[in-house]
Amino acid sequence: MTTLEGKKRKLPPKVAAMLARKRMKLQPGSSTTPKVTANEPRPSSELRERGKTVRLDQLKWKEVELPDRLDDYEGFFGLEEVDDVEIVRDAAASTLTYKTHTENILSDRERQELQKQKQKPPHEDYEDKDVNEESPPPDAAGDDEEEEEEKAEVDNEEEWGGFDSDSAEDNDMEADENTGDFGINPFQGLVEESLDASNGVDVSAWAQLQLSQDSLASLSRLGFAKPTAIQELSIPEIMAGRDVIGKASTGSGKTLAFGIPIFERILGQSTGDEHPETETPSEEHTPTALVLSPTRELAHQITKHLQLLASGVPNRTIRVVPVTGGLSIQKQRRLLSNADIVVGTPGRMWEVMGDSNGVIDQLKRISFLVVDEADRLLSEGHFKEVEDILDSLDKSTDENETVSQESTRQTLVFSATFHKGLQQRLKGSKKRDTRFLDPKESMEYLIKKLRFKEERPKFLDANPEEQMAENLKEGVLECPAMEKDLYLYATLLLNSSKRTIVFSNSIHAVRRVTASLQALNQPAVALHSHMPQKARLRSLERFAAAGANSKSAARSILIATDVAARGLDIPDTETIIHYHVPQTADFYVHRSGRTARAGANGKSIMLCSPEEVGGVRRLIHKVHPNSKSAIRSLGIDRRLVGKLKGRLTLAQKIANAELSNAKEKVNDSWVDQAKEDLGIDSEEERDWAEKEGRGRGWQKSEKSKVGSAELKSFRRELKALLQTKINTGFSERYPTTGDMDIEELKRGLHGDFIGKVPNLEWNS
Ligand SMILES: Nc1ncnc2c1ncn2[C@@H]1O[C@H](COP(=O)(O)OP(=O)(O)OP(=O)(O)O)[C@@H](O)[C@H]1O
Repeated sequence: MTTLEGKKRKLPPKVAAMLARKRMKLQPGSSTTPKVTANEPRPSSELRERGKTVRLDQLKWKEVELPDRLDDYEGFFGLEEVDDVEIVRDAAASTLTYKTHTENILSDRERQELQKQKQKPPHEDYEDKDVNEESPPPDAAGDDEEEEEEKAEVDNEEEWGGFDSDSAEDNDMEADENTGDFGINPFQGLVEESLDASNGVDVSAWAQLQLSQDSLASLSRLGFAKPTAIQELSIPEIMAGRDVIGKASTGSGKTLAFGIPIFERILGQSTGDEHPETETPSEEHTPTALVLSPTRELAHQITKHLQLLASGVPNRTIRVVPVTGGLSIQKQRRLLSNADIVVGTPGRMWEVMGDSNGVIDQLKRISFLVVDEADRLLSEGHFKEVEDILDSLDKSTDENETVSQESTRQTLVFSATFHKGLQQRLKGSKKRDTRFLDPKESMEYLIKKLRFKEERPKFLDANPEEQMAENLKEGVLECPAMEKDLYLYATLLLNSSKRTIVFSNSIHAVRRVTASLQALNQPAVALHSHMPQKARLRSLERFAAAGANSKSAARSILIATDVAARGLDIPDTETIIHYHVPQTADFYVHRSGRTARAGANGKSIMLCSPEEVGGVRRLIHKVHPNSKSAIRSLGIDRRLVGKLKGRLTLAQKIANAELSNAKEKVNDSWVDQAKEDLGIDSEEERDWAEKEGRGRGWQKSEKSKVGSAELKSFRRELKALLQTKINTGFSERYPTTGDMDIEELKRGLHGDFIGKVPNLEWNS
């Protein structure tokens, strides 16, 4: 247990009891029975003599019961326990065996049920309540690079645990617990829409790729009539055994570009008569592929996508297993034992690999290593973990060598964006550079570390000219810096999109904007890395559920940091709004790529204050170096915007009050916790505990506290305003003159924008 100021930290009684119980169980070499239940005492000698020898996966594991709120004890989520097991260590053979009584052993039928459970998509885990309810364990930090960045950018004020999770989300969760409904599946839309269209489309256009009947049957069921450009380019190369680096615009089907050849390999190796019910995990089993993904959401989405393809294969069960933070590590370890494809985030993968050599040995034999969203994954945030993973995969079994002689696996690297210099080098148009350690070149360093089989992997670029999706419309909406919220609200009202994602550069803004929009009755949900994993998935699920049934809102809005910028594929996401101008051109590409996917239409709108013009200018330079009219200036009826001001001001007051009151609540609970931890209970010592708390980043802000009477009156006032129709009168467009001159903007002749497009509906 950690200590604070030399004093032992006191755990809440429920957690302490749990730990005490846990310590008593499964103590290797212990001479006593690990735990003896009260009603059925079994001395260890009895177990030793009469108990049956079992494997760990034959035991009836039970989930450890946890307190309702765990604060910073999240690492215990997802623990499983088993009673009455004797662990016998054979020191000579360095082995452990487990003995237990028959009631503790799974019957064949129960094992089959469990096997079936293992086949379930990852989000169904939540129905079993086997879920990390709160934050990811501290040692899983770094799991998402975005999280690291965001953590750095969050000031102390923000470290109060999150409005989403501490109030609204938790209440909801409780309600769900009562009804027993824990199902979370943000990618359900992907499944249903794909399968709906799937009474079998003609897949003759895939013929040239010479896929197996099983793969074709599955593609037909999914309704994918023909391969996308990147699939057409990369599938034959990968099937021919080549290492591939693939670049293609967002939403162009890169997942199946590597997924289909992996399936082909698995199907080729399979005898065709495997049945999951009778298969037992084997230490000899080797996954065919390891896919590394930069974010948890993306890892789950890739898993879902591949599971969907697998579900259409008639004769073979292909197991796709996610290994990410925020979910039970024990469960993931068990699922790994018979996985065909492992999809993991680097942090959790390394954790799982680090504590068991068996996993490393299994993964050393993989046929494919896939690095998805490679530029992100291989940049600083994940650098160390990815490097460690690669080093372990390549470590020689011969003690005299540090690295095994040659790599037999194929390495597949995909992204929509790659650093330009690297692209040139990959294409062979520039001489290879050996000066690797410039940060911008870290990708190249790791590309080298990837140990491709070939000297020069095949570089395939499906969109050499244009990196934005084909049917994406892009615009800029100028607004004063202090009125971004107002212009965002107006844009949302004027824009009839079913699903809109609003991207912000800071977690604080995500919280604030979400709370304001919710006060304005907008169907807004938040997503950022300081939310517990379950709340993150729930937000995505709510966002994706819009219009799905009569109960869900017809439209939905996700307010997110860049943790949602990569890879997410939510159908009917029609508009992206950049509340803050993205920090890099690549972020702009990936954020905007959440719409206009798989040939659909979409819009990307940047809210731009005068201070941000320089950034927008640089961004346009990079993203559209050759196009004069790729980004248009948007006009908006400013009188109408002005009429929304009263509503917005009240909504902001409500949001600020809610946020600061929630923070206050957390502060108080922190002080209580600190007092308990430090073993103090007098009021005089409260100040000291508070100071300790501050040292850990907690801030108390008395001045922003708003009384409940005042809050109620704000709410009443806003309700009345929202019921009053706004008289739009005649339309007065943003007073600008002529189309925005992108060339002029790029040359920087003017400090601000000039131009117009009459309205937000892009119909001019
Ligand atoms: N051949 C196909 N025909 C039609 N739709 C397809 C095809 N292949 C994939 N899709 C669909 O296209 C969408 C985007 O695919 P995917 O998520 O793999 O894109 P991506 O290129 O990885 O995007 P990003 O760069 O944003 O991660 C998915 O909904 C997927 O189901």
